[in-house]
Amino acid sequence: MVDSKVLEMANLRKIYINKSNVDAQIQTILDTHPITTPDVLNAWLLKAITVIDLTTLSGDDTRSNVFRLCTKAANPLTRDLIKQLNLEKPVRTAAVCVYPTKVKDAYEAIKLMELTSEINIAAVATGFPSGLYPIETRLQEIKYAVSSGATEIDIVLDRSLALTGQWDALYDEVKQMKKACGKAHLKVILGVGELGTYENVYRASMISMMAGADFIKTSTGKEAVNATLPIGLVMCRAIRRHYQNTGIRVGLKPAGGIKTARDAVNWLVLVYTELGPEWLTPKLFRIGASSLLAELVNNIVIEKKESQ
Ligand SMILES: O=C[C@H](O)COP(=O)(O)O
Repeated sequence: MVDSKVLEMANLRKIYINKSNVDAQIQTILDTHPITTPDVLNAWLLKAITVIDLTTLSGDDTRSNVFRLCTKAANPLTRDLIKQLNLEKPVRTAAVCVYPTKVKDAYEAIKLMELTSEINIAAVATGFPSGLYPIETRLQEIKYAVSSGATEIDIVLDRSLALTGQWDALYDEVKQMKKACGKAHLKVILGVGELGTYENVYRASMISMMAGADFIKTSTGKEAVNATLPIGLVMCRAIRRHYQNTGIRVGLKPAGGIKTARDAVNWLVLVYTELGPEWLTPKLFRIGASSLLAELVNNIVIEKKESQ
């Protein structure tokens, strides 16, 4: 019997993507959902807040700033704003995202607030951000982060394997990483800014999903080029193709350089248009960002009620 993975790999080597065509489609997609009223804008902004992986990945991260991050993730809106918006249930970010050695701090902070069932803890792992470390230590990192309390692992692909066409080796590595995650969800960071071509982005997306990724993520936030909408479109098409092939829905996580309310809404519109409303939940869509949250909150519009 012919192995379907072998066939898919062979097809992937042959694909061609018309870059100018992809770039040109973005504006058309964004035009499909204009923001017409403050209520519509608020709905997009609140949705964006609930899908954030609130991130701190700095060399000077400490226990106290991880605690502050978790507090922000749990209560991003002021009491006043919650009242004015008439919200029935609390709004929280989907997860916090930290380095492996900071997972324990995040876990303690979230446990203290009794929110372990509401806020996920993601850890970047596997030699973040380059991925250029021995596979043994990369697997150990995953296990360490999971045993410290991480519920999601954001691994980085070894881009050198992609750039030299070693797709089978890349597949094998991701498979091993998936296994090391155990019950934790696996997010695969492609490092799109270092993959060279749209074709490589598509191939890396497909191979990561075939190897068991629960999410594919654009970037580490440390590359020169991070999350761009045309690359996002290529990844959405790969996710759609994988769903058609297998019936499995894989999530998308743009990350890196997403800083404005406009950026966030554009990503939501892209995913809504390309993958459908069922993808716009924290289960299937996240935005990885360190400085976006305050922008989203500040852009929520409160309309003044006319006095009777
Ligand atoms: O995974 C998340 C990214 O590292 C965050 O990037 P950012 O600091 O540009 O928002």
